[in-house]
Amino acid sequence: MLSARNIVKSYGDVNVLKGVDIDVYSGEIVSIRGASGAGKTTLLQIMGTLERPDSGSLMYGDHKVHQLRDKGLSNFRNTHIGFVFQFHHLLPEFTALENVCMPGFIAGKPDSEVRKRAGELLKILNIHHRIDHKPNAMSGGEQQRVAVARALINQPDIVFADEPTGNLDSVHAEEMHELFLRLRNEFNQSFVIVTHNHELAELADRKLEMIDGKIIR
Ligand SMILES: Nc1ncnc2c1ncn2[C@@H]1O[C@H](COP(=O)(O)OP(=O)(O)OP(=O)(O)O)[C@@H](O)[C@H]1O
Repeated sequence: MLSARNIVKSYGDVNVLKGVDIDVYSGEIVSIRGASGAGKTTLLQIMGTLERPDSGSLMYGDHKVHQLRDKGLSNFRNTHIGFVFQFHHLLPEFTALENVCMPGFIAGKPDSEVRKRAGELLKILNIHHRIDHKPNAMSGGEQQRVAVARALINQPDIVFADEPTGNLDSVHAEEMHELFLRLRNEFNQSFVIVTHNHELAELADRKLEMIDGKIIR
């Protein structure tokens, strides 16, 4: 599904990624652990096409994503990739439903189709009773589930999650773990998750560790 080869990235004279190879297969959860500054977020952002590598290749199936120009890249990102961050980044002035719909509208999908799928996702994620609530009227765990629904609206190939439970208490973090597993089991959804959370890292199908700009296992 995703194949990255020899990814190199520097910021100024800091060599953050020193030739990373990584593959992600359909329907698997991959976790990435490592010390602060090892380059995890940078790698996630490059795999998610939010950043460009200095060199190396990034393929999604047959798509040579590293060759796309800015417009093509943002179109690709919007339709193939989902993101969940530590802080949910929901838009405060919009309801849960509207937040979930947003990437679908941006992708130019028909309104009714997007709203229908958003409603279904909110049901699956057990948050349907909050459909008309704005983010500040929901708990942290609820907001993060809305953020997961938003990440899934365009049926992405892969969801990239950067410390998705970093801002949650242990009960809500546990709920989030179960949710990732359920989405993998029922919908064959692939996830790449950067996390310091031991339990979350352990439930992955493949557990990778980064040290100093390289994946060591
Ligand atoms: N936009 C940027 N400009 C300059 N330096 C950056 C930038 N982004 C990251 N870095 C540097 O790259 C290195 C790796 O950062 P990165 O965020 O990828 O690490 P990380 O493993 O995710 O760390 P953490 O666990 O603390 O989030 C750090 O030294 C960081 O300061």
